Amino acid sequence: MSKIKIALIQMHIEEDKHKNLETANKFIKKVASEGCDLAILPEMFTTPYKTENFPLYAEFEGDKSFNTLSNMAKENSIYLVGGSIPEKDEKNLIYNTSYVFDRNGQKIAKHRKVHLFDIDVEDGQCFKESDTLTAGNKITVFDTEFGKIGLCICFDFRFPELGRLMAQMGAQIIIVPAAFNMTTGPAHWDLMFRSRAVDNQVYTVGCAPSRDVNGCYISYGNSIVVSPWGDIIYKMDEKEGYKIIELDLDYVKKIRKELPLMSARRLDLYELNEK
Ligand SMILES: NC(=O)CC(=O)C(=O)O
Repeated sequence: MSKIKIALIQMHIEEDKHKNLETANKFIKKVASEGCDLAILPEMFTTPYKTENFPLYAEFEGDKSFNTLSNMAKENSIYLVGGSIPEKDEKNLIYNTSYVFDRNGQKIAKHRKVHLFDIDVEDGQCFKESDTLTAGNKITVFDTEFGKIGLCICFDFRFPELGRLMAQMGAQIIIVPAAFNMTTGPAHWDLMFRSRAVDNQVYTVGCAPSRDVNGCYISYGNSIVVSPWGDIIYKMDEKEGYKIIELDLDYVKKIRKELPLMSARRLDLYELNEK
C-alpha cells in the first residue's frame, strides 16, 4: 500500500491528566471516523511541559495512559503514535517516552528521547530536561503495512545523524512528537523539518501542542508535514485543531530514483553506523 493517511492532533494541554487523555480520545475518534490510518499526538501531551511536573505525572508502562492509548488505537482500528508521556522505570528513573500501537492496540514501538532538551538562550528560552529526566539509548524505526517509519522526540531531531540513521534503517517517514517554543520555533522549526526531509528523502512530520500564551512553556504549535522534496505540504497555525494528510510513498521512491543520494554517498570516505 503506497498511500497512508496521517492525522496531526495539535491539542491544548491542561494541568489535569485525565482531561488531556479525554481530549486525545475525542480527537482520535474524529480522525478515525474521517479515515485516517495513523494518528499522532504531541510531545508530553498528558502534562504541561515543565520539568517539575515530569516526576508527578510519570507512569509505568502498562499504567493508565499506556492502556488508554492502546484502547484508543484498538477501538478505532488505527495506528497511534502516542505523542510522549513521562515514563518511570523500576529504578524510578523518568524518561520522555513515545509509545506506538498498531490497529489491534498492540505496542509495536517505544522511543525514549535520546537527546535531553537542555538549553539556555540569552533573553529567550531556558529549559533543563536533565533536571528530572534520563535519556534513552535506542534508535527507533517501526514497521507497518505501509512501510517503515522512524520516530524520535523533538530535540532528538536537531541531530542530523539520527535522521540519517533512521533513513539508513529503511524509514520513509520520520514522525516527531515535539514542542518547540517561541524562541526556537520561529527560528528553526520549518528549517529543521525541511532539512531532514531533503537530506534523507523522507516525509517529515512534526506534531506539537497548541499555543497557550498563559502556559508555563509556550508551544510554537505549527504542526507540520514536509515532502521528500522539501516542500511544506501542510502547516497548522498556533491554535488547537487537527489535520489529516495523505502521504504517497511512491513519491519517496520517485525522488530517490531521480536524485540517488543514498547510493552516491562516498562510504569509502565516511560512514555512519548504529552502535
Ligand atoms: N522541546 C524540545 O525538546 C526541543 C525544542 O523545543 C527545541 O529544540 O527548540
